[in-house]
Amino acid sequence: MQSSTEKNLETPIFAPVPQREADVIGLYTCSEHSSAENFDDINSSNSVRAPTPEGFEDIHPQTVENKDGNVEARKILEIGDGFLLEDVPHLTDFIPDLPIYENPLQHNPSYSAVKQYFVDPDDTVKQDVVFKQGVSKGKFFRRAGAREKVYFKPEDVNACIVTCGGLCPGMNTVIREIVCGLSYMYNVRSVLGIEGGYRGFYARNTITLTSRFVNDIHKRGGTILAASRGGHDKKKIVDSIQDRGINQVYIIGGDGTQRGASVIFEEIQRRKLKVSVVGIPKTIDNDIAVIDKSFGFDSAVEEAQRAINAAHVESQSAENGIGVVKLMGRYSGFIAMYATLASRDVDCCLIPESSFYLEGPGGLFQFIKKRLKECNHMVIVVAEGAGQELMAKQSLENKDPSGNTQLRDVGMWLSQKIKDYFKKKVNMVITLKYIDPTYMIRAIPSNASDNIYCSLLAHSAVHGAMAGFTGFVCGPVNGRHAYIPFHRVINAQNNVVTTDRMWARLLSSTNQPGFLKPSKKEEEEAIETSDYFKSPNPHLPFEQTMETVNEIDNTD
Ligand SMILES: Nc1ncnc2c1ncn2[C@@H]1O[C@H](COP(=O)(O)OP(=O)(O)OP(=O)(O)O)[C@@H](O)[C@H]1O
Ligand SMILES: O=P(O)(O)OC[C@H]1O[C@](O)(CO)[C@@H](O)[C@@H]1O
Ligand SMILES: [Mg+2]
Repeated sequence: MQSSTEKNLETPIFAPVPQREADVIGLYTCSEHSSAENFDDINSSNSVRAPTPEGFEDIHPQTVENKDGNVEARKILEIGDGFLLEDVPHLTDFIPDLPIYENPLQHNPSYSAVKQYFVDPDDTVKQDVVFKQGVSKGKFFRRAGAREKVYFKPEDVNACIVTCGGLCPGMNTVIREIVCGLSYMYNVRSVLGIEGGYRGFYARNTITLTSRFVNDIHKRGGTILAASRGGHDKKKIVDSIQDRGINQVYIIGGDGTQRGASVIFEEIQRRKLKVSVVGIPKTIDNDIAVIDKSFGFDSAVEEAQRAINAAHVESQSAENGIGVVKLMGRYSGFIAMYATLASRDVDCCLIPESSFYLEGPGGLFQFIKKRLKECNHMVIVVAEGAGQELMAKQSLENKDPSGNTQLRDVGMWLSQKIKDYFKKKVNMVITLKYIDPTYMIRAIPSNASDNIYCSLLAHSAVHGAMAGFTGFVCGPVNGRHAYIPFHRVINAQNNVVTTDRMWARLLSSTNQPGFLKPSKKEEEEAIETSDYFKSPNPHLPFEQTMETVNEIDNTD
């Protein structure tokens, strides 16, 4: 029997009144890597008008098979004047007659006083806030936040949380805030922790997460649930979700994890299960596309200052002292760039996006020699993915269990090369200290601002799942939290744009050269030996990473 607050969609309780006229212009069915820059890309013949409880007139998503054989669904709507809403899936897309309920937050003393606490169903977040006169189009995402109506009764929710990939400051805070958000805001009592990443769904027992159990965990680094790489088995994972009666899945992880989450979502949709799948983007490298930045990044940049300071002290206290600090950043040098800019003690910053060379005019060795003559000491920050093409004598074949290329240790290699050069070629005494704080940085708890950010992320995730959205990641876009479809974050990567203002600021702060012309010999060696730079991220085609690079201009 239906409760007094329980209604069926057949009895509409939402006035289907978009305040703006929302024209459905069709479904985006292009190939995996294309983008709906203009309306010609969009197949308008498939449009179906149907009112939804979420404000906009909607279309039912059409599934398309991408070249990996995975099925993807995309919903794109014109919301007037050439603006596109890149919408996220909803449970009602594949289970039409779901009951809806009043949001219990209406009666929550902390929240009910807030004027307009519930997000207007028409609210969207614009991807590009810089307005260029005469250009009147843009992409929007659904604004995150609590909705007036929800698709789960609190007592029916059986949520789970899993953490995958490498560690990152703030993972425990996100876990804590999902558990507490579900409990305090929605009176949800059943939250399971899946231990050890994706394989934990089928290879480990679950642990019960209560607000009391997670109360202090944000003060600890790492993840109380443990994480892992590899082990993604779609069938086993979705079987486990189904067998355990889980109906909300919160997946905390990086680009690989979100690819895995997207596959899980597609399978859940195929089986027509009432299960919301929500991704919470995590990566210390800050390489997730679309969102402003990933949690843990600020904490990492702050902690990196300690290593840079130590390198500075060591280098200042020796004759021709050189401090080399390696920081994380597999394909994206954001930590190195921001840590360098914050410190002001760094003389040279090397990142994967900007190739460099060692010998010859304009090379790194010449710059070091000059700087030592001028100042008697220097600090070099190198991101772990920098210079890989110089080191590789054959293609990089070692992979981790997730299929990520295992990088060579550029810090050790570079330090040795510098020592050899000054000893054998210049006969100059130098004192070089190499500091690798990478795992020490990754293991710290998140700082205050990351803690707040993690809380907002977790609450956005909880509100989205309760409102019946699924197949999305949440994150800030221009400072406003939004729901972003999986395909936007798994087919692109956030990289440092070396033609952007922020990198120019870095060059101006360090005074390092642009290392633009490799010597003939090294150029030949690099071409001969490197598959790496054909595509910096083997999960993405080269053109895709370059497209991403050209798209992003967010470093004001
Ligand atoms: N294309 C994919 N399809 C399904 N599962 C995937 C895919 N790529 C990665 N995964 C799974 O996602 C999990 C995490 O992936 P990965 O090790 O690449 O870390 P990540 O999420 O990218 O995090 P980070 O790189 O920030 O440490 C692993 O369990 C892996 O098996
Ligand atoms: O050694 P692990 O745990 O496999 O992870 C290392 C990788 O994880 C990251 O921290 C995040 O992707 C990278 O910067 C780094 O290359
Ligand atoms: Mg990754």
